[in-house]
Amino acid sequence: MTEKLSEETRKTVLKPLFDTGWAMVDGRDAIHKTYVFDNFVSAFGWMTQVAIWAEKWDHHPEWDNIYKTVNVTLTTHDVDGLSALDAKLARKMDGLFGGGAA
Ligand SMILES: C[C@H](O)[C@H](O)[C@H]1CNC2=NC(N)=NC(=O)C2=N1
Repeated sequence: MTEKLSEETRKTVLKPLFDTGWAMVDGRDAIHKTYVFDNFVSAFGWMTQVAIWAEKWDHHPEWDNIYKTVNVTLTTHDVDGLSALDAKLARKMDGLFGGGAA
């Protein structure tokens, strides 16, 4: 059963993500990051890769894409807040991001 991250766990799990550009969303127990790619095809290709992992892990992002920019928000709807799955997917997203214009 997925659980909300405890205050203690957040200190270790979220810190590395904040170091790579993730930030808490005002008013939500969620994290957000904007990825900027070299072009639309790179952005969409990255989204496609992420989508496969999201489906495999049954954990899906809230995201939008405008041309070469992808805005991502992660939270776990089932627990109405951040869980380990959000950190896991965020790490995967960062790992798949080869570095664009961002
Ligand atoms: C039925 C399905 O397993 C659930 O709705 C999954 C799907 N993907 C999900 N994604 C996210 N971000 N949070 C969830 O709670 C969630 N739940």
